[in-house]
Amino acid sequence: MKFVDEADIRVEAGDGGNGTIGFRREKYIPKGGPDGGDGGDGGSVYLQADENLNTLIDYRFERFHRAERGQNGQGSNCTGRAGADLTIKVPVGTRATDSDTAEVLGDLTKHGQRLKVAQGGYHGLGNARFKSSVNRAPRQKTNGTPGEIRNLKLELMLLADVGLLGLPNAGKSTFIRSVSAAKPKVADYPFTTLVPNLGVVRQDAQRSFVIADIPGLIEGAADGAGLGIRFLKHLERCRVLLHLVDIMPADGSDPAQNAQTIISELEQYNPKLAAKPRWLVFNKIDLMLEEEAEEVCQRIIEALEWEGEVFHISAFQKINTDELCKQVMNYLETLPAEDTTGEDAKNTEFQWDSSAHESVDDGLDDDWDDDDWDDEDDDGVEVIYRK
Ligand SMILES: Nc1nc2c(ncn2[C@@H]2O[C@H](COP(=O)(O)OP(=O)(O)OP(=O)(O)O)[C@@H](O)[C@H]2O)c(=O)[nH]1
Ligand SMILES: [Mg+2]
Repeated sequence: MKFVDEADIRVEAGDGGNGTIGFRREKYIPKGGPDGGDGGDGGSVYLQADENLNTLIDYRFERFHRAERGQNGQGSNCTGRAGADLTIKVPVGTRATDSDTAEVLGDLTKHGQRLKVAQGGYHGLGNARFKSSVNRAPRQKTNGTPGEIRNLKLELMLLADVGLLGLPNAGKSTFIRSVSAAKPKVADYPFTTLVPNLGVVRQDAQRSFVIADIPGLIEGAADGAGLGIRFLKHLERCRVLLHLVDIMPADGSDPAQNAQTIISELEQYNPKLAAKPRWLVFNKIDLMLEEEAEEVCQRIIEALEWEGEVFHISAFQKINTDELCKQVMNYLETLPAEDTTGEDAKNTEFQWDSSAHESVDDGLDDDWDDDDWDDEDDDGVEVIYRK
């Protein structure tokens, strides 16, 4: 089974251009000084979130991405041109992980957000930099440092506000379909044939939220049973989870036990996910008399020692489904806006081998400005990647 929301790519930043050795040669100027220019910095590789994309499928076929190398320096103190950066566009919600170290480099959660994933190499120094009172004709130069190379795993997390959880047959798909056919308009959004569906529940012109319907979980899901954890990760960004419990399972199993199974799987998979706001939604209340249903639900609540929100619905007959959506909308509006300026939005820090530069620091002229090394101006970045 393939999922289009994962892709492995390799990114290669450009190497820094080498410094060069040169001497000024002009008529009437004998013994002109050293004038070998520095190389240019190599281009870096960036990921950039783009709301016009919604899958990573292109990157399954286009795996290698390389930024430009910095040009070598030239005589007459000419500095080599810096290599152009490479910007790779990915759908909003993509997470980038270094496949070799399993380090999460960052999440791209907002349109336009950029993340540096491979640092371009620094430029080498020309021989003009090595001029000193004791060595007026230096024959030293340094080469540019190599650009960083990384193997990346890109994963697309669905950005849904609400995630549906439950055993198979709990009625999750029925629920998302029912709220789509009901008054609050839902635009069905098939992610792919095999991965979860997203539905937009529209309360009115300005107010809507997105629900993710994922395949049911079964016991052992956290260890990979059934469709396993591949789908659970889609719930990581949800702001509230609706746990649907079938109060009258056709297989005669105990609904309280079933509900407990889901909660245990959630805790095993990721305690952070288990700690998310979660509402208990008893489904299929149409199958029982009201008092009977109330009794079953009460028993489940006690068995789980549940103290959170509780709803009774029939997804099939659309009983209380509108009310549930209304409550979800109200709840989401009480939550603070998502923080997109936090850690995630920043560039990743890189381990950088600067030994090549340190070794030449001593011989530098006074007018050499050390800060030039860190001069990273992202504003003028040239986008050379096209989808
Ligand atoms: N009577 C009744 N049947 C329901 C209700 N909700 C769902 N069902 C039935 O339960 C069965 C399973 O519903 P689905 O919506 O496919 O369940 P699901 O949770 O999406 O299941 P998976 O996708 O396998 O995880 C279907 O036969 C539905 O018709 C309900 O409120 N009342
Ligand atoms: Mg389903």
